[in-house]
Amino acid sequence: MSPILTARDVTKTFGVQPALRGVDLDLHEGEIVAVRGRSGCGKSTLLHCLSGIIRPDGGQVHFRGERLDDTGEAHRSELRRTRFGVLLQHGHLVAELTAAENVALPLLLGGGSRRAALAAAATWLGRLGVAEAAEQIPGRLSGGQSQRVALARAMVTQPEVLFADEPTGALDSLAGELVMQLLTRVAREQGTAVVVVTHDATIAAYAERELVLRDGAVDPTGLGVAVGTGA
Ligand SMILES: Nc1ncnc2c1ncn2[C@@H]1O[C@H](COP(=O)(O)OP(=O)(O)OP(=O)(O)O)[C@@H](O)[C@H]1O
Repeated sequence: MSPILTARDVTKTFGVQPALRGVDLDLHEGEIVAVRGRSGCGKSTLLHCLSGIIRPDGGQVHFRGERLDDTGEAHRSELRRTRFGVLLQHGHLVAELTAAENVALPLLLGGGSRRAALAAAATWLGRLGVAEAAEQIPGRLSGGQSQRVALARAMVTQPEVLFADEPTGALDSLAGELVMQLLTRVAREQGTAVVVVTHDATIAAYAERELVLRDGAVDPTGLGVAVGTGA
């Protein structure tokens, strides 16, 4: 089976600082891949290049055979709205909207009716165990509830790929594991492929495969640290 998303020799430099140095990745349908490594090794930059948030300086990114890295921002943002889901560390819910309205938002932006969008939002909030939060504004939710609402919003369009950047980074370990269990369960149920950035090995263990970065390159040892000779 051919991969749905590929990165080939992707490079990105900010100023004089190389953030990515020739990264390759194949993501297959329904596969969950963790991108791990120390702070500053390029994990978020890779996620941004894969999801089309930024364009790499070199190399290529393809989604279902279509080249992403040289297409314009309008098309890339359309892809993110319709075929990708994005989940960030703090969820970034809209403070003035209820949880249900937050989850309905991607469907409303896509031209769906308010009634259908809110019905889908209620279904997703139920699936993620936060039905009771539907009418609350984000300020009234716990960190774990907020991330589950944000996950519902990322999944409501039934994306083909979910990009998650430190989705449990702001949570204590118990709440973080619950979010990760739910994320992997719904992704598998929907057949959604996932790229999850984390520095936490416990969270990475939920993935089927790990890509470890070190100084912007894939670390073939998978350790993410310089291995001395001991000499
Ligand atoms: N917009 C930017 N402008 C300048 N430098 C940047 C920018 N984004 C990232 N960098 C730099 O690129 C390198 C990789 O950053 P990146 O955020 O991808 O690492 P990371 O592994 O996700 O780190 P963390 O785990 O701390 O989030 C770092 O040196 C960072 O300072």
